[in-house]
Parts: sequence; structure tokens; C-alpha cells
Amino acid sequence: MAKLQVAIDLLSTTEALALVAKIAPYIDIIELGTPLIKQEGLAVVTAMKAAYPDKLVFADLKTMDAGELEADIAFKAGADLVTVLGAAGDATIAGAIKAGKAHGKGVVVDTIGVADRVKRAQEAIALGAEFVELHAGLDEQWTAGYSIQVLIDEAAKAGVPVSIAGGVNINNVAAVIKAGAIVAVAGAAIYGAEDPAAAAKSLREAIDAVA
Ligand SMILES: O=C([C@H](O)CO)[C@H](O)[C@H](O)COP(=O)(O)O
Repeated sequence: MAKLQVAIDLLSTTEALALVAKIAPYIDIIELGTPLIKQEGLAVVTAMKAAYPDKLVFADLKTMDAGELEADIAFKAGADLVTVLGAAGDATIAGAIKAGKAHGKGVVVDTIGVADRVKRAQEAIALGAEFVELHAGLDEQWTAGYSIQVLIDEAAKAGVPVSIAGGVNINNVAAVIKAGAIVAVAGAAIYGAEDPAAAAKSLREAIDAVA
């Protein structure tokens, strides 16, 4: 069954916890976004895992160097999954995966900014990543001409476990899952909705109707 990951790009632990209190029944993975972790530190990871021990807590570290060290810190703080950038060297990805194995946790490789996302996804899975995020970041999404269809097409070609992040919403989530993504990542479509619970519920239902 494909998973729904909420990407929380709010800026306080209080707001993040309040959001998850509304949407918890509909989501599988709770992502603490990079800006949130920069604002609140890894304490937000610890607080979220304490509040939702049965959910997967995803720390979007976007590590570029010192893979083993940064991943180890986040796993100790309570993360189940951490991100390392696909743009980083193989040694950085391998280091984070080593920390993941030591903790019995996983590493997700984020392809933001990578020119050939499909090739890097295949390489990252060969290195031992749990799955790879085919990702167009917020700045890329706001660039004229952006379409999530690029990521959907890449997911269909990748042949390895991938998630899609970058403007997932109720209009495209079925296509995301039909393309083979094992995780749909939705940020603004949930936290920016007038009724986040209703938005998360609709996304969940749309995913389950495909998967
Ligand atoms: O990972 C993200 C970004 O780098 C800021 O942290 C976003 O959470 C991701 O792009 C998903 O965002 P939405 O487009 O709002 O779904």
C-alpha cells in the first residue's frame, strides 16, 4: 500500500504538533521540513516522535557532507528516516546508510538539484537507500513552466523505490501513485489547506483508490 507523507514546512514545534493532531489518522510519515529543523533544531524531531511513536518520523536534513555524523545525530533524536542529498558524494550517502544500519533506521536520498534524477536514484538504491525522493523544491516549483509531470514521468522510468515531492495535491496524487511512487509527499496541499484534516483525508482516499 502506498504511503502518504506530510511535509511540514511550518516554523514552530507548536504549529507542527497542532497540524499533526488534526491529520494523524490519514498519514503514514511525518516529515519535519528543513526550515522547521533549522528553526527549532532536532528537538522538534524528538517532540514529534514522543507524540506519535507509531508513525514514521522523517527528518529532512538534506545532508551534503558528514553523512554518518549528521544521520547519527538525527536517529538519536528519534528520526526513523533522514534525508541525504543525491548531489552529495557516494561516501556521504554511504556514511548515512551506515548510521542507519547501526540504528535499524533508513536513509532517503533527495534528488533536489540533480540533473539526472533517474540515474542518481538507481545509484542511491544500489548504495542501500530506503527509497529516493524525486523532488522539485519550493524554489523550482515557483519557477515559470514547472510541472510535476516531469517527476511523474521519471517515477515511471526509475525502476527503483521512489517518492515524489514538489507540488503533490489532490489533482495529481493518483497519477503520482499510478506512476509507481511508493510514497506521495504533500506539504502545502495539507498545511496550507483551510481544512487540513479534510485535505489529508482526500489525499489518503485518492491514494488508497489506486493502490
Ligand atoms: O522538501 C521540501 C522543501 O525542500 C522545503 O523543505 C518540501 O517540503 C517539498 O518540496 C514538498 O513541498 P510541497 O510542494 O509544499 O508539497
